Amino acid sequence: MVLILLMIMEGEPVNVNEFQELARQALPKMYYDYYSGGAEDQYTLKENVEAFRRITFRPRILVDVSRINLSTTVLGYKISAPIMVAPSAMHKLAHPEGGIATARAAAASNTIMVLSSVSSCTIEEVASSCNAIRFFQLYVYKNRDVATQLVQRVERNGYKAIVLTVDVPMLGRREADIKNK
Ligand SMILES: Cc1cc2nc3c(=O)[nH]c(=O)nc-3n(C[C@H](O)[C@H](O)[C@H](O)COP(=O)(O)O)c2cc1C
Repeated sequence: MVLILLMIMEGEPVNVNEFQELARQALPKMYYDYYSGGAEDQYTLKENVEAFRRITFRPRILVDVSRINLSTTVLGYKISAPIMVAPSAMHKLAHPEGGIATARAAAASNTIMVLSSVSSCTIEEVASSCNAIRFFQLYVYKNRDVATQLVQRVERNGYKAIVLTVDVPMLGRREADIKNK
């Protein structure tokens, strides 16, 4: 499906907006709305985009650019550039390989895969599918035993850090998802 759409676009997508358009065409509306939508009137979603637009690069001229190195470290782990895969839920809605494929892409890009607590692939599947440096995003559920067991599983499977979510006392009211139910 994606290959056909690439041909329609006459050439490979060259930026995130073009990838988003391909996703809109390829995915069932319900899944596209889930991935692309935000909560309530989506002010925060828009502001996230605007905030990045306000950041501009300061040009530095007449400097040696023959050796450019964007690599950095996160908690002591070296990555190729200051970009990581943020935790996001249920990648299998978009592709049968789900988070396993995402983790492989992270490994190929020499960056860190942060696996979501609500991934559609298990902690073990993602761990055994590639050698990406892996962190695990944790929601602390009311039943603390669930969190304990998750932490034990991620430790056993070589995940290097817990990305602790502290700002979701309740889920956002996502209006598109309510309509698509
Ligand atoms: C479809 C979708 C699913 C997400 N699922 C999770 C999740 O399971 N756990 C989590 O901690 N954050 C989740 N997030 C939040 C992202 O990790 C990220 O913090 C958020 O999208 C803000 O970054 P952005 O402005 O680059 O999109 C999700 C975001 C999206 C768009």
